[in-house]
Amino acid sequence: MAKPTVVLLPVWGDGHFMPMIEFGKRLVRASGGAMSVTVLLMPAPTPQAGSDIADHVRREEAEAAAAADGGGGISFKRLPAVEIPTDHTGIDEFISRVVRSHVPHVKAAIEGLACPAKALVFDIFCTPALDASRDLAVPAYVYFASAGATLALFLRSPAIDEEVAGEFEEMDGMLDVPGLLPLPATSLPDTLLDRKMSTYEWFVYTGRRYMDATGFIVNTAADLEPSVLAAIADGRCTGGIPAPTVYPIGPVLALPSPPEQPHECVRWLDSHPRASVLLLCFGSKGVLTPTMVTAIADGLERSGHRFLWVLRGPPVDNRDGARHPTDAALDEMLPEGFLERTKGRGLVWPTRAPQKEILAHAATGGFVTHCGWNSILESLWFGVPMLPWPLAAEQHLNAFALVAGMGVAVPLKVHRKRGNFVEAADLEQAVRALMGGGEEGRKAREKTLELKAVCRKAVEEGGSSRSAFQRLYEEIHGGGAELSSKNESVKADKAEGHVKRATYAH
Ligand SMILES: COc1cc(-c2[o+]c3cc(O)cc([O-])c3cc2O[C@@H]2O[C@H](CO)[C@H](O)[C@H](O)[C@H]2O)cc(OC)c1O
Ligand SMILES: O=c1ccn([C@@H]2O[C@H](COP(=O)(O)OP(=O)(O)O)[C@@H](O)[C@H]2O)c(=O)[nH]1
Repeated sequence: MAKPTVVLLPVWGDGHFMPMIEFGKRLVRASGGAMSVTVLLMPAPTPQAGSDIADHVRREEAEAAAAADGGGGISFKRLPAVEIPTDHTGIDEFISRVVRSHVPHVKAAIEGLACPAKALVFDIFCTPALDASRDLAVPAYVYFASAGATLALFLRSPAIDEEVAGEFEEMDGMLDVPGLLPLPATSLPDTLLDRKMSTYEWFVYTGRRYMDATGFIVNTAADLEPSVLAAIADGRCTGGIPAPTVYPIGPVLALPSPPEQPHECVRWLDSHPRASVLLLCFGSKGVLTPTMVTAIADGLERSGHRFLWVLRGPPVDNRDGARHPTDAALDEMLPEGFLERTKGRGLVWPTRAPQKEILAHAATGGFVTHCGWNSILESLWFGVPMLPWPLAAEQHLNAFALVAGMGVAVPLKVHRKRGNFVEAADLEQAVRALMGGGEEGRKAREKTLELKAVCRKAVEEGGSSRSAFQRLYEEIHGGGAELSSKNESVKADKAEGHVKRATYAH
């Protein structure tokens, strides 16, 4: 009989696709080849996203083909194209509409598999795929590539929606998300800031539908976010109703061995003292406005510190609501004379850089990050304290957790109402605080080293993430997973109709 398979449904985007593939590879390894992984590929919506995914898939297929067992572990199945929405209000609505159109294809693909599907694991945007899992009676897990804090907010959002009248930004006081410090509305994801937008409805709908999942596989570690994970487990984020089990299995980081010939950025770092260089990198979609670029250049120049700045050019393809950067024309983007004046102590890199290798380098001593969760985990993994400059999505919430919760970052004043602008003087001051040897930077560095140890311990033999992964694997492999609808009666009894049936137009 064909070996059973776990079906993955990732979305495109670096911070989403690769962590999920990495998780799939771990499942295959854990099963010793007794289980396979089938990745369902939704066609990417833009040529750039398409070519990124095609590159990843080619690499994985080549690796699988070269494997000793002939590569039966991980395979990719392409789903048919669907109509791409052009009238969406942003990336979250765009993705959820695309996924909704794919539900019949997901169902048909699972039904057409030559081997039994043990579980369906889907991205945070793929909630509509819960319908396919229910119809086919296959347990469904959410692969949550962001922080436990964001998961708590999703789960709490249906109740907050009822508790707070008017826009969150206009309310007095803070929001209560159990397990987190009182949360200012200014730290909420963009999606929640305008109730009139359909993306707001999407967020609350998602939070509600998550209760129908079998479990959450979260790229975090139990000791990295202990209080929020405990609050979810105790049902405190869901009004006393038990939430699906959380499996904190992280940090899941793809850490390939460094290339034989080090990247130019890494070679440049070789010539600088230990912990002296500040990295600035804004993720795979980080695009800065011309005024931001000028402010950064001024702030860095005035700070006098060493820096490696990954600066990308304006996007060309915006069809999916995300902003995919291009290679930067540095002479056109930077203030005149900046490169000459900072020569020797600064490098501006105009295209994608090997962020993990840079963070791993001893010369890197600080990181101005857009607060994508993968970047945060990578920074902690290599023990590099941060300056948070959130730009979109849930990044403001991550920034809040970094500064107020974990203490691994020095705050940076980001003007959210001015398009996340930072004044040059504020950047200069924050860079000095982080890199200049003062008390604030020292504390953040010390705390970062503590959490570096926590991250590494979690994934060691016997560590909490290893154990969580093992429990998850046994549940999936042993067939002990509850179907998503199995909890329904308990939830309905407890909620006495409080949990509304989820309906959402997209
Ligand atoms: C897949 O492509 C994109 C995803 C996001 C995005 O949007 C988003 C919106 C929310 O209301 C809540 C979220 O949690 C959320 C998350 C999210 O993806 C996260 O992206 C972060 C960086 O942007 C980081 O990588 C996290 O790890 C992801 O989980 C947004 C986006 O463009 C702005 C995308 O293209
Ligand atoms: O120039 C770059 C920009 C990004 N990344 C990697 O892309 C991922 C970005 O994920 P994150 O969640 O931080 O943010 P997103 O790109 O999804 O906004 C991380 O693994 C980074 O190391 C990289 O290697 N080089």
